[in-house]
Amino acid sequence: MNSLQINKLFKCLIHISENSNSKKRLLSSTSSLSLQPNLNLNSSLLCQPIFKRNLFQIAIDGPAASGKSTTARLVARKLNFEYIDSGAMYRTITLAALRENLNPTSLVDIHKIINIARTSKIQLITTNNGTPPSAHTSPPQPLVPKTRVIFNEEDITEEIMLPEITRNIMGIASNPGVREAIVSRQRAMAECNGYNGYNGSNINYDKEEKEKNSNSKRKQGVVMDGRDIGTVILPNANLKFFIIADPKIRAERRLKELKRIKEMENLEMSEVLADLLKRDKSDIERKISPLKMADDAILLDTSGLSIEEQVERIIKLALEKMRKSDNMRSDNSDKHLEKL
Ligand SMILES: Nc1ncnc2c1ncn2[C@@H]1O[C@H](COP(=O)(O)OP(=O)(O)OP(=O)(O)O)[C@@H](O)[C@H]1O
Ligand SMILES: Nc1ccn([C@H]2C[C@H](O)[C@@H](COP(=O)(O)O)O2)c(=O)n1
Repeated sequence: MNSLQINKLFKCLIHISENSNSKKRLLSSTSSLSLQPNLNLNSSLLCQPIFKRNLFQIAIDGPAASGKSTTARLVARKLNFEYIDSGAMYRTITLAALRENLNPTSLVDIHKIINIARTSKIQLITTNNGTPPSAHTSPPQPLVPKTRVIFNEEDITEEIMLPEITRNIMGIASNPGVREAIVSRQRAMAECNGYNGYNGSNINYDKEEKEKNSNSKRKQGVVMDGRDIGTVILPNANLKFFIIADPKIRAERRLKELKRIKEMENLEMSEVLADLLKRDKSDIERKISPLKMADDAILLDTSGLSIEEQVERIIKLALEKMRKSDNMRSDNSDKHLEKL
């Protein structure tokens, strides 16, 4: 699929969305869940029932570099919600596989990779003190909260963003066994205040689970971004968004971001665009949990928006929905708004 075809696909998505009278916005009416017979949906095993509660869930999906994680982090900070970066988990498994020289196309190796996905300890820690976004526009953009990724006690935040990981992620993220393991963990996180301690026994992380769920740290909702959040991970999310942007604009934004890394100063726009299109194609065409807009998602094209504008649109809708929602009393929703 080339840039023009991808553009056409997104234009088609926008067209359908704009012409839809119902709140159900897009694409196939088949639930992705029914297409995933191998997925183990029993996440209740992973989150201890006493910690479970009805968090307000916001699902954000879309293609690479469309602005999902920037938006999700800022929305989560403003609403004082938990933020879960689902892509970071696939990146972590990819890094672990590369380090151990495991090849996802080998039957023996893929079992080892699935075992890593099931049993390793992955912690996503999002702090409010953020970094500036790549876009140096006027007026200045808000600082974006950063997520540190800890894999078996090692901080791998920077390493998982290297191009080598991005290049190798497709073979891992399209494997049904890996997805089954990650899907269960991500569902548990969304139900359990971001707690992600499952290592096959649930015993080792009790202390962290209790800590995360202590009254002072309780969050009332969760924002999760990825490719299959609205369709597979959180099919009943209170709000779903599908964020897109023109491929060339996405590539320009990503280029600015990558050029900040010393070794990538000479990176070319054409290289970044080609990489994005390749990833889009693989994410859209893979059989299991493909990138697809949920029927009840709201389409948001960020091509002409500032970061603040896209965040505000989501916050506005979230507050409206929260006011109506049984999950939360209306006076609570405003209380949790923090200054961007
Ligand atoms: N409205 C915007 N205007 C300018 N730059 C933006 C806008 N939204 C996001 N960006 C920038 O675009 C880049 C990509 O955004 P982000 O990382 O949020 O995308 P993403 O969809 O999460 O990507 P991926 O799926 O690859 O992780 C970042 O550098 C971000 O600062
Ligand atoms: N829910 C998800 C999230 C991510 N992936 C895969 C596909 C992406 O190309 C890759 C990296 O994600 P990013 O960090 O760029 O958001 O991980 C997925 O399959 N499902």
